[in-house]
Amino acid sequence: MRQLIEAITRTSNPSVVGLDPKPSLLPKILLRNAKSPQDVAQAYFSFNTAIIDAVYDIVPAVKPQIAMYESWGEAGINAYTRTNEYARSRGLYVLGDIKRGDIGSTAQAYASHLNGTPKIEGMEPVDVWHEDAVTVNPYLGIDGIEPFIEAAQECDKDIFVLAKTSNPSSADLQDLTIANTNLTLSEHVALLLEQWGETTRDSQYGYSRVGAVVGATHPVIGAKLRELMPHTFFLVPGYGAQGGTARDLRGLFDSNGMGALVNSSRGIIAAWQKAEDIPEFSSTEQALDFVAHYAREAALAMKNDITNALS
Ligand SMILES: O=c1ccn([C@@H]2O[C@H](COP(=O)(O)O)[C@@H](O)[C@H]2O)c(=O)[nH]1
Repeated sequence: MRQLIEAITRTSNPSVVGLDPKPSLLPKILLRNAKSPQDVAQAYFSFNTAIIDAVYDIVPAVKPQIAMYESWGEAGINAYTRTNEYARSRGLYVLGDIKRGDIGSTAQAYASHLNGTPKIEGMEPVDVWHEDAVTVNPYLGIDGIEPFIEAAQECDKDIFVLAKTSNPSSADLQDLTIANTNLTLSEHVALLLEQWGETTRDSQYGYSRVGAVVGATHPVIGAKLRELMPHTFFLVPGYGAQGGTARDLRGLFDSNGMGALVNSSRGIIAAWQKAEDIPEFSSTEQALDFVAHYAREAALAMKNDITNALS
């Protein structure tokens, strides 16, 4: 997590902007002439680059949600990888929200998100995804995770494993108590994550390469998980649009105010829709400037909100 921790320290900001474009979040003018997935993908890319340009100096990271891009097939995936590449070129840590998980041999293929295209004779692996970290689903156990840990270790990258997700029905499975223990499933996952990450701990910061996804919407559970996972960095979705507040975040950070990265997607990229006066845009440039302005304002407000809650 060294790269991420240093980016957070540089910006004094433990928050990440989620790049989750959808047609309803874009100014209509950007999709006015869209007739194909390629047109939409190009609009997404323009939207994302405007947001990245507006926030790259005040946030450490972006988190593109691959589902939003996959909905548009090949063109959408292309917009995803171009977005990642562009964000990195602006110095941002790119956390790909891909939530993969499968049997070991397939997980190894998914791990190419981190360590590049599979090795074949005469060809060097190519980093086609441009991600510094990805999210992973632990449901299949360690053999579904190990390829990601190995790839992360090989390439100085990280993973974030789902522990307690932010959605209301996360309780259906994650809050169940495991027979003959007094642990819930998310607590059991927490202990596994500490164990799985142990050999990858950073000597300076103490955090491993195996992070946990812990929703801001469950502050009491989140604080318990923080205690169970002293060496595990948290990715915290659920702030803003899902109802999580800065006060809910306190127990998710460590005693130094580190250890967590708080995500907001709609709260930042769609902040423009909450403006008092939304003009009739006469050009895409004007619309993108408007989006960018409100995204920066929202990102700064989020930073202040979290900083105040932690101080
Ligand atoms: O538990 C989880 C895991 C992932 N997410 C993702 O984070 C963003 C949240 O978007 P908002 O607009 O800020 O609500 C989105 O990409 C989710 O897929 C999550 O919300 N909860």
